[in-house]
Formats: sequence, C-alpha cells, structure tokens
Amino acid sequence: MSDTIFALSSGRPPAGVAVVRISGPRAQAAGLALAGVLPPPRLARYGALMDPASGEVLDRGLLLFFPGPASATGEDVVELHLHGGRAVVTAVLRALSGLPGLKPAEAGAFTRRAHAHGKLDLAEVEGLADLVAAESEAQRRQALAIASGALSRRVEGWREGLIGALALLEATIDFSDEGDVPGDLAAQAAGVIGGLRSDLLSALADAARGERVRDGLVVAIAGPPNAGKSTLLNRLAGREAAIVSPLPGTTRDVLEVHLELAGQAVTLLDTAGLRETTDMVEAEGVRRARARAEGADLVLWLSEDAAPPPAVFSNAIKVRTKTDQGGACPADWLGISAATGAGIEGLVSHLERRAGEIGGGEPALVTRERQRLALESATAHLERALGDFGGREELRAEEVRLAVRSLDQTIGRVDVDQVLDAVFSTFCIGK
Ligand SMILES: Nc1nc2c(ncn2[C@@H]2O[C@H](COP(=O)(O)OP(=O)(O)OP(=O)(O)O)[C@@H](O)[C@H]2O)c(=O)[nH]1
Repeated sequence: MSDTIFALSSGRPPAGVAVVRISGPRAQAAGLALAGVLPPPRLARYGALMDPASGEVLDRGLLLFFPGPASATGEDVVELHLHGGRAVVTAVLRALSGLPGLKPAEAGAFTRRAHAHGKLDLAEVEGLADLVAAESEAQRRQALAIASGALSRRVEGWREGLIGALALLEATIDFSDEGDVPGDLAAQAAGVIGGLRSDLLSALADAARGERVRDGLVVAIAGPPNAGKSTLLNRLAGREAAIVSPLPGTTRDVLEVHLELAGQAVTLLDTAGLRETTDMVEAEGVRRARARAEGADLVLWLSEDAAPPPAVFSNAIKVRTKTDQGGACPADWLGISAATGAGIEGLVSHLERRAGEIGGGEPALVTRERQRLALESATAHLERALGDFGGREELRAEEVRLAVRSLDQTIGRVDVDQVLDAVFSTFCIGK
C-alpha cells in the first residue's frame, strides 16, 4: 500500500469526459508534475496537463486534490478530468507510469485501500460492488442502502446490545461467586438476548427477497410446442431474440432475455416446448426447459387450446395464446395474441404486479448469501444462549460471545481476507 496507484476510473473511451484517479503518498507529487500547481483541497482547477518528461501539453482539463485521510481511499487522492479520447487517456496514463513510485491499479484497488483505511466495512464494499453492477431500480436502491451502511449500522446496534447483555451476564457470574445471584440481572440479559434474536429473525425473514432482487427474478415461459412461446418472448423483449417458426420443436436450448419489470431486473427464459420426443437434441432441450422452469420465480404457461399445465407448474400464470384465431378463453386464463398485440398489455401489468409482490417494498438489509449465513449463525448462538445451562452462566456468556463474533463476520471485522479477495475480483479496474 506504500505504492501510489493510478487508473482510468470512468468508462471506456471514447467518451465526453475521462476521469483518472491517483491514490497514495505520491499522488500530490504526481499532480504537481502534470499541472505545475495544485488547487486548494477539494476545489477544481482548470489548466494544462503536461508530460513531465517532455513538457508537452497532453490535454487541458480539471484537477482536484483530496488530501488524506478525508478522501475516498483515506490516502491523498488526485483526480484528473480529461477529454475522453483514447489517445488523450493513453498519453496521460503513460506519463503517470513514467513517474517514480507510481503503478497502474489492479481491479478494485481503490476500494481495497478505502477498506484498509476504515472508510468502508465489508458489507459496504459488497454494497458498492452491487451498486456498480445494478441494472434495475430495485437493485440500485437496495445496493445504495447497503453501500451507505444500512446493514453495518444495524449490525453495530445489535452488537452493542449483545455487549450490554454480556456485561449483565458477567455481573451475574461475579455475584454468584459471592453466593448472592441477583435474578433480575439474568432476566434482564435474557430479555435483551430474546429481543435481539427477534430483530435478527425479522431481518433474515427478508433475506430471501434481498437475494432475489440482487440476482434478479427469473420468469420462465413454458408450454407445449408451437404454443407461441418464442413469439411472446420476442414481443416482451422488443426484438427478435428467439427464432419463431411454424415447426413445433424449434426452440431447443433455453434462451435468456434481460429486461426490467416494475423496477425489478428480470431474466425471461424461452424454453423448448414440453412434449415427448425421440429426437435426442430436442429431448435434452425439454429436460433443460423443465429444470429451468421448475427453478423459476414465475412461470408463464402458454397454450393455444388452454391445455392445463402439468402439476409442477400448477402455480403458473396461465396464458391462452393466438386468440386472434378464435376460441374461448377460460376464466382463470389470460388471453393474448402476439400477432395482433391483444392482451399483451394486460399480461405485462399482471407480470409487473407479481414481480412487485416478490421483490418490491423497502430495500432489504440482507442481500447476499454470505451476510445471511453469518446472521443465521449469530441467531443460532442466541437461540442457544436462551437455553437452560443449569446455573452455569459462563456457558451462556460464551454463546453470546460467539454471536458477537458472527455479527463481526457480517461486517468483516474478523476473517475477511478470503472474502475480500473474492469481492474485489468482481470490481473493475479504477474502482
Ligand atoms: N395466429 C397467430 N399465430 C401465432 C401467434 N403467436 C405465434 N404464432 C405462430 O405460431 C407458430 C409457433 O410460434 P413460436 O413462437 O415459434 O412457438 P413456440 O411455442 O416457441 O414453439 P417451439 O419452439 O416449437 O416450442 C409460429 O408460426 C408463429 O408465427 C399468435 O398470436 N397468433
């Protein structure tokens, strides 16, 4: 970390503006080498940026200086706002790499430094990773809350509560040595532990929703061959993603289209028509179709003659297709014609309502399996801490201590290295 790192932090050129960040002990010197003068902290200065080796002007742009520790990484940071051309960016990065003590940043290196300097805990780093990856409104809101410390603050609060309970338990242990155990201290501790256990359980009850929003919902289109599945997928996607043909058995593999419904990221799956077949390739397609549809959050069951879905899809949204060709639509079926567009709007609003039911509402606190497992372990220790220890209060206190440790894991106070490597590997260079 004694190195000074630099990278293009904005998107791939060409672009209107390119932002290059420099962080580390030599950031200030690097800014001076390029611009000749630094603005006061946190103010932008417009001017020429020169190649320190040749003195040639490489670009004119803004320079900002954020002295550490009050910066994003906790170190001195210099930010250059350049014209976003490929050659401009290349020239400036080349000039920086020629300066002593400077080296290109690896993926996630700026965030890693922020974490190392106590600017972000593990949960906030994970939130930041999700914020950068967010594609839907719901993902953005949820990730922003976590990146801003919503989970961390809650965990800190729980942790403080448990430390309080632990103090009460320690007191009962001390008193018991003197043969005078004040029962109300133990009861108070049990009250605190019980309350925290309920808080944790209610946060966990929402975890499945948080993870679903983060991963995006999966909606599978299933039904007999030729029902119009690919046609509907194309219609919803607004493009010709799937091949449509009058031949039954056209779709062989599972096809995915990503879209946003009611603010939720949705992966729409087109699957092979479900039927018995002797064609080996089609049979494999049918097997995959069933497996994916069974794991989906929602299934649209399409049939042109309202043939009922198999039992596994009994919860499916039933859709009668090709209504332009006549025929009745049973009461609990939605009728559509992908050919004329009739009923499509109704189907979309039905899907939006269902997607909102699954993933809508206030942002969840727990959005990753890792966070959930740590909190589940804390809850299990609290559960045990409420048991009967036959007067051996030190065993109860030990369970509370283990619960605190699990909370610490949630926000990365302990055992973080491996998790950090995994998270930072998902970041891009310049983040
Ligand atoms: N008249 C009419 N024809 C439709 C409609 N939707 C689809 N079709 C036709 O039905 C045929 C089958 O459509 P696909 O979308 O390929 O059906 P599929 O369910 O994906 O078929 P498989 O891939 O075999 O499982 C094509 O010829 C479509 O043009 C509709 O709303 N009205």
